[in-house]
Amino acid sequence: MSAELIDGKAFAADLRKTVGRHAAAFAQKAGRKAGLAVVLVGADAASEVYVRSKGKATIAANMESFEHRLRADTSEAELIALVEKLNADSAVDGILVQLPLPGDLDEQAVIAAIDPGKDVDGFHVESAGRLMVGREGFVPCTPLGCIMLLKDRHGDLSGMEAVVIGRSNIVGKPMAQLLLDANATVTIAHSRTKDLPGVVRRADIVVAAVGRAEMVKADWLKPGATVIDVGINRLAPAEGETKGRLVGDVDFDGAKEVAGAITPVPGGVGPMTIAVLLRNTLVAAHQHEGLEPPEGL
Ligand SMILES: Nc1nc2c(c(=O)[nH]1)N[C@@H](CN(C=O)c1ccc(C(=O)N[C@@H](CCC(=O)O)C(=O)O)cc1)CN2
Ligand SMILES: [Mg+2]
Repeated sequence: MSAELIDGKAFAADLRKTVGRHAAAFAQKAGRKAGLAVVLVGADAASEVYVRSKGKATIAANMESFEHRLRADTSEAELIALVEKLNADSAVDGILVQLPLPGDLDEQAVIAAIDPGKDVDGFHVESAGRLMVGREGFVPCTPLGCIMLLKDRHGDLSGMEAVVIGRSNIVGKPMAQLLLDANATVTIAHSRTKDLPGVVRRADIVVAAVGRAEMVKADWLKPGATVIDVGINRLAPAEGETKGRLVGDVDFDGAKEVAGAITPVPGGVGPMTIAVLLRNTLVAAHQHEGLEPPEGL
């Protein structure tokens, strides 16, 4: 292996500790803990795991966790009514509706009901617009976690060639904007991109967020490139396994021989998502109390 491993799990653990310290100080000053409400609709197994992890991490970081579990057949009106109740609750600083939503529930309509001042996932159109025009607002947790890892490794990203593979509203588009804000030269590639390997080969920074297991191959990479793998894909179980292996969107075994640095899956980007969520929640809490958020958070 020639690539350095980017240890997102360790970075996330440090960030969570830092948030926890600042959250304790916040509770002292404000006379209450910062609060995060998480709404889970239905019983998707992966979502259950993430929601449980978020609750535990919130409590461990000296904040209050409010979990709301709704039946899979909950109507959009019922779900929006709950969001509105949480908007009005002064103990709640951040609101998160776990995605994907089951059935025909309209994710955009539900997210639009969240008070942008409590939109700690950064999924509201107002948050997306603020990011786009360079105004303060909440940035989606996964791409913000990725840019933290990149800045930690490179310091200045100015003038670097970055290719983001994937154009989702949650990862690809905000990721590209954050790289642009850091003065990288950014290309967004996607399923219709012609000569994707050729495009990726130009990149000093590759962010893979397509949701296709091990799609990005070693010979697509410029030697020494930094590879951020956002994918979390469960392979079919091999013989003798009960659960398939978890892999990213990058063929890790090949890529690690060519890349300069790479995030593993698991233990790379994934843990950053929850750490940044706590960070965003604490920032929201400071804003709600008219306090300046801690520097450097
Ligand atoms: N409302 C939201 N919904 C979803 C988000 C989100 O940010 N907000 N992101 C994903 C799921 N997600 C958090 O919700 C999430 C995904 C993965 C991880 C993580 O730490 N993964 C581990 C591996 C976990 C495993 O073993 O299965 C890793 O990569 O190391 C955390 C959070 C979709 N929905
Ligand atoms: Mg759906």
